[in-house]
Amino acid sequence: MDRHITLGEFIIENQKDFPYAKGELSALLSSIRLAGKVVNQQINKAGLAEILGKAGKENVQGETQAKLDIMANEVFISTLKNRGEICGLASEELEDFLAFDEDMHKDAKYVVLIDPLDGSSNIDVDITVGTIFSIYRRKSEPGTKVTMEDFLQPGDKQIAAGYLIYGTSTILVYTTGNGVNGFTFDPGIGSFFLSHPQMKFPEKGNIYSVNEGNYVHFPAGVKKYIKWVQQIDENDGRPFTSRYTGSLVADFHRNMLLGGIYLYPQGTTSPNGKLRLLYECNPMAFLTEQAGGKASDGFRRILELQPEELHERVPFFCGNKEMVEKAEDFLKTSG
Ligand SMILES: O=P(O)(O)OC[C@H]1O[C@](O)(COP(=O)(O)O)[C@@H](O)[C@@H]1O
Repeated sequence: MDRHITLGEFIIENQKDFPYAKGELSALLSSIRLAGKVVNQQINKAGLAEILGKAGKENVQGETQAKLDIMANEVFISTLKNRGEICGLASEELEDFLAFDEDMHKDAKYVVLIDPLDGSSNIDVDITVGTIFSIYRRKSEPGTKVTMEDFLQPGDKQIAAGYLIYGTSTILVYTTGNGVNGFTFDPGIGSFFLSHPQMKFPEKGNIYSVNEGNYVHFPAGVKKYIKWVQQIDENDGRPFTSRYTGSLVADFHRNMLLGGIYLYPQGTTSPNGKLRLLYECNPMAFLTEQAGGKASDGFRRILELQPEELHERVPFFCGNKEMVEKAEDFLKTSG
C-alpha cells in the first residue's frame, strides 16, 4: 500500500467495502476528518485563545466542563449537522441525543456517538487528549424521526469507529471492520497521510495502564493482578512497566503500538467504573478486536453488551489478548 496515500484517497479507495453506503459513509468520515482539523487547530493555540480553563457549567456526567470540551462538542455537532449524512448524534457532553430532522437529514442512514474531548483532566496542562467517535446504521426507517433505539445498539453493530489523538503529532485512527489504519496530519499541507497501515497489537505486551491511586477501592481480583504484574519473572518479562497518562486515547494508542493493557475497573466508589459504554468503551473495543486484542468488562465481551442508557458506565479492560485474559482469570478466581 502507498504510504503517502491521503486519508481522503484511502476512504474513496475503500468505499468498495460498503456497496450499500453509496459514498455516504465516506462523506461522513470526511466530515469527521474536517471537524478533527478544526479542533486540532484550536487545541494547538488554546493558551493564546482564552479557551483554557473551566466553563463553569456541569455536564450530564456531573463533571465541570472545560471550555475546550464545549468547543470540541460544538465543532463536531455543527460540522456533522451541516452535511446531512447523519440523522442524529449523541455526545458524552449532552444529556440527550440530538435528532436532526430537517429535509437534508430525512433520508440519512447513520447516527454518530462522540466523546468530543477525551482526557479532560489533561486539557489545561498540555498533555495529550483525543476525540473518540462511533458510527451506526440507524434501526428506524429513513424518513422517520430518529429514536433512542438507534443509539442503544450493541458495539458489534458499529460500522465504523475511531479516534483522533492530539499529541506530539495529530493522528486519526479508525476501523470499518477491515483492520485499523492510522493517518498523521501534516499541518504544512493540511492533510492526513497514511502513516500506520494495518495496526496490530504486538504478540507480547509489557505495559499496564491503570490509575493506581484507586488501588484501595479495586476488587480483590484486580489488586491481585496488579501485584502479579509487579512481581519479578524473567520468563515473561515481569515486572511490567506502568504507564498512565489520564487520557484513554493516549494510553490506548501507546499500548496498541508497544503492547499493553489499559484497565479502568469497578471500585467501591464507582461500582461500574468510570468509562462510558457508548462513547468510550464500544469504539475502543471495536478497534482493539480489529487490531488483534481483547476488550471486556472483566467478564463479558464489551461489544456484546446491550446498552440500556445513553450514559451508562462499565468496567473496562482492553489490550493484548493474553494480558486481558490474565486479568480476567484473577477476577474470576478472586472476584
Ligand atoms: O482521572 P482518572 O479517574 O484516572 O480517569 C482518567 C480516565 O478518564 C478519562 O479522562 C475519560 O473521561 P473524559 O472523557 O471525561 O476525559 C479517560 O480518558 C482516562 O483514562
